[in-house]
Formats: sequence, C-alpha cells, structure tokens
Amino acid sequence: MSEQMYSNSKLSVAILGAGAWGASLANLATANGHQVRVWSRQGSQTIQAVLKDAQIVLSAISMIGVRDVASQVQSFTLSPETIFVTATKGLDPQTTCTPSQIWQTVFPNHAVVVLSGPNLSKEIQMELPAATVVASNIPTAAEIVQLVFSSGRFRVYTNPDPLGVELGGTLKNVIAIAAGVCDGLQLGTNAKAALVTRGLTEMVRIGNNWGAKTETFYGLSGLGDLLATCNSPLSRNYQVGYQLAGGKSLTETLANLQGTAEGVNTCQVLMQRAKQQNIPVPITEQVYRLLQGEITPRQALDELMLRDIKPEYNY
Ligand SMILES: NC(=O)c1ccc[n+]([C@@H]2O[C@H](COP(=O)([O-])OP(=O)(O)OC[C@H]3O[C@@H](n4cnc5c(N)ncnc54)[C@H](O)[C@@H]3O)[C@@H](O)[C@H]2O)c1
Ligand SMILES: O=P(O)(O)OC[C@H](O)CO
Repeated sequence: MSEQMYSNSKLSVAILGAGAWGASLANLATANGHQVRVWSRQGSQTIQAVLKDAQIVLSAISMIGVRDVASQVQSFTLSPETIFVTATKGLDPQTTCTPSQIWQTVFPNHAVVVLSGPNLSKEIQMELPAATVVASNIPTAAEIVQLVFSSGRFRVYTNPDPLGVELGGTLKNVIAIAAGVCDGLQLGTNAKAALVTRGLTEMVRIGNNWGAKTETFYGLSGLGDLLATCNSPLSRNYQVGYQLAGGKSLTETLANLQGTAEGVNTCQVLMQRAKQQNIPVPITEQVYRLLQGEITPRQALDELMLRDIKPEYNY
C-alpha cells in the first residue's frame, strides 16, 4: 500500500463505536468525502455489514469493550491491506495491555495506527479547530490515516512511537481526575501548575518503563492532551475529580456522567502495573486511594504535599 495510491481516493471507513468520539471521527471522515459506516451495539446495522470492504477499521469503543469487539471482528474476512485505527484511551484490566496491543495481537498481519491527541469531542462537534497525532510502526499506514482525517479544522500529525502516543492519551486521564480535584478544592493556579507538571513527570516515568519515548510525552498526545483535559470541564475525567472534591461519591458521580471516564479504570490498572514494576507513581496512588474511598480529597492533598523532600530530577 502506498500513500500516493490513497491520496486522492475516497476510502471505505468502518467506525466501531458510536459514542461521542466515534461520532466525531465519523463526521470528520465523512466531511472529507470518505464512505463512512458506523457500528454500535445499539445500532441497526450488523457489524458484518459495516465491515464489508472496509479499507480502514477505526475503533472508538470504550476500553471495557475492546477485547470483545476485536474478537467479533476477527470472525469476518477482511482484506490483508485493511488498516486498523484505535482511538480508545485506556488499559485492559486483565492484561494491562493498551488497546493497540490488543488489536495487533488479534490482527498480527495488519497495520495498526493509534489516533490520540487533545481532542475534546464536544469542541470537535462544534467544528472548532484541533490537532491530533496518528502513530504507527508502519509509516505509510499512519500517512494514509492522516489523509483520511486531515482538514482545515483538524490538523493531523504522524508519529513513529505508537506506544508513547497511546500512553500519553491514557495516562493523562488519571492526572485529569487529580486536576478536577485541585480545581474543585479551589487550590489555586500555583497548585494546578505543580500538579500538571509533576503529573507529566509521572507519565514520562511510566512511559519509559513501558518502552515509550520520552519526547512523545512532550508532544500533542502527551502534554497537549494533558493540558486540554486538566483545564476543561468538558473532560469527563476532570469532572469526576471536580465532583469528588465537592463531596459526591464516585457512584453518584459516575451515574450522572455523560459517557466514559476511562481514568477511573486506568487508575486501577496503572496501580497494579506500578506495584509489579516498582514504579513510583505518587499522584496516581492518591487518585487510586480517593477513588477507592480510602481517603478524602483533602487527605490526598496532604499526602502529596508532605512526602519526603527530594530533588526535582535524578539526573
Ligand atoms: N469523547 C472524547 O472527547 C474522546 C476524545 C478522545 C478519545 N476518547 C476515547 O474514546 C473512547 C470512547 O469514548 P467516548 O467519549 O466515545 O465514550 P462513549 O461512552 O460516548 O461511547 C463509548 C462507545 O463504546 C461502546 N461500547 C462500550 N462498551 C462496549 C462493549 N462492551 N461492546 C461494544 N461496544 C461497547 C458504546 O456502545 C459506545 O458506542 C474512550 O476510550 C475515550 O477515552 C474520547
Ligand atoms: O472527556 P475525557 O476526560 O475522556 O477527555 C476526552 C479526551 O481524551 C481529550 O483529549
């Protein structure tokens, strides 16, 4: 497959998941003239009909459904050229795998592309400008997906570090919960800047342990997404933290939330992995204890502020 071959052609795109993000991505590809079919478990079309002749299969399924949907897709015949794109930001509770690792395991002979960036779907639905990243070990696959989604209102960059791009989008959700707590407790701009910066350090540390590149975390899919999510009430993860700080229980908060706040599950999986690998994750640990109901938001703050003093970096 070559990028040139695809540059002017209109592709057949199957979008799996018709939630906030799947619908936004479907609109972007449709606006570029591609033939887009959308599948959701509540919809009328069968997954088989949506997958028929698909050149691109994009999953915007919540993490909880990825493994099951990938195995459903496996039972249908696809062209070996079909490119899989994953836009899910989460970690598999059973294996701690990322969504792209799941898709790649199920489809070892296909190109898999990660799409991730500072992309609050409500803003994209309002046709406000945004940028994102498509990352793959197969550069031509990322370039083809770049062409499918790029427009005057959606600027798409390619990147050769799919793991780093995927982890940036996933790990920032936990920090966004903490940022919501920070704003909910009205701790001020200094505290927020400290939290987000040390959150990024924590993301880099986890990412490095996983095998991702440090620089990726300073790009759109890392710092960019961290800034968007930690500073916007449109973020569901931020809202979770904000409401917990206001005294609501997690159950109450999640019951009133529109869509998926992946950071809640990611935090559990991350703690499991951090313990196994002995990675220091102080912010994630306090978010975890808060979500478990073990501590109050104020206690979480005290725990973070009163940790042993130390150098900023271990050069
Ligand atoms: N909304 C955003 O702004 C945004 C932006 C970028 C990335 N994301 C990521 O995209 C993913 C989806 O987010 P969303 O906002 O669209 O969530 P959503 O809750 O609006 O939609 C989730 C979709 O997944 C489907 N789904 C859930 N469990 C399933 C299962 N077991 N089997 C089959 N389908 C299942 C739902 O039916 C729905 O179509 C998340 O990982 C999220 O982090 C969201
Ligand atoms: O609403 P959230 O918290 O899932 O954030 C949405 C996107 O991940 C922002 O890029």
